[in-house]
Amino acid sequence: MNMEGAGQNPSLSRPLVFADHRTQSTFDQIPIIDVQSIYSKDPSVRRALADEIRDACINVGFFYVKNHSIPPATLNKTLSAAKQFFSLPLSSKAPLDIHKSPNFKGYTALLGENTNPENRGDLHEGFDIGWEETSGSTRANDGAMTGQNVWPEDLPGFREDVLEYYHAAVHLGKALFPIFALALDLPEDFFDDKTTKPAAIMRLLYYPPQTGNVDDRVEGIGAHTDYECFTILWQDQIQALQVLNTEGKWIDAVPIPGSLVVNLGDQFARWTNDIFKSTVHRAVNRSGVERYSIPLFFGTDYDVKLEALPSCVSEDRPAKYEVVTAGDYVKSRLEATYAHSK
Ligand SMILES: O=C(O)CCC(=O)C(=O)O
Ligand SMILES: [Fe+2]
Repeated sequence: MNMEGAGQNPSLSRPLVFADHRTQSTFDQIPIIDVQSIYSKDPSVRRALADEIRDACINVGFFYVKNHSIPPATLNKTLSAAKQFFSLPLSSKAPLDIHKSPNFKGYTALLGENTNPENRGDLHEGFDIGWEETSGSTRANDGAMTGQNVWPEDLPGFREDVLEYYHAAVHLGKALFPIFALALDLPEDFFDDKTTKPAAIMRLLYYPPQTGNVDDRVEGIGAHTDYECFTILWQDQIQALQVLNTEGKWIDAVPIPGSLVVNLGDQFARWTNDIFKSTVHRAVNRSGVERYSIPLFFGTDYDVKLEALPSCVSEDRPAKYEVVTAGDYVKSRLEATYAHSK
């Protein structure tokens, strides 16, 4: 194999700088990947899965995962909790407003967020939480993102149900990190010391239907990229999510029962100097009925520096991004998203 361009990483067998050549192609479909083998003890099985994921990361930035092992009952409980929460009167939700939190936890009202600066606000309500043990302890020392979750007082069982899915999704995310490392031809444990205290933000999202005369600058969630390494998204069966391909065409991420969507975010784009794609997406709910989704954004620990991997940098392809810590980066992106409703 031609090792030229392998950068400063002598152990790299397939120089990732060359992988970029394949990204001239576009995509019309989002691949479906069976992730049952993430827990396999057989290295060749894990390598095969990593190769499939590598392809999706380089060419699409999105893939569905099936056989992800999160029990449907866990999901259903969280979905019911979300439905109950969003149907509360505004007077019960407003005290939890995200603007009152030092670290962007709590409730986002309709039009409270504006992910696409060209738009007038996003037509969804949201509820954001970060890491919390079921026993109640949270962490100190999360740098820019330090702070507590806030919970509604008048919904018994809500916190427990939401945390059950949160922990299940974090477990899946922890199992995916070694596969992403393999996909980058890194040792499988590369991210272990960078994900010691999961920096994972989960959101419950509610999208009312947009009917009648629709203002094109009000979308469920405007065109954006995600901020962390990757997102694990549960969506209900209502079509709304769309992904922008390299020809500028919106591709529907059609809901597939039992699957989750995984998409890469800007932290991975920074680690890989844009070889892994953080693909633009949006959600527009013109179905006539309500829609719910639950993204979990999984990044590295907030004190970790986001720095391009040597294998993704070469003389022809210098590092594109300045080095920042994950916490400062996520916080700055959240500040921009919520600035318009301050
Ligand atoms: O609701 C969805 O399908 C997408 C949500 C999303 O893109 C986000 O919250 O970043
Ligand atoms: Fe997103």
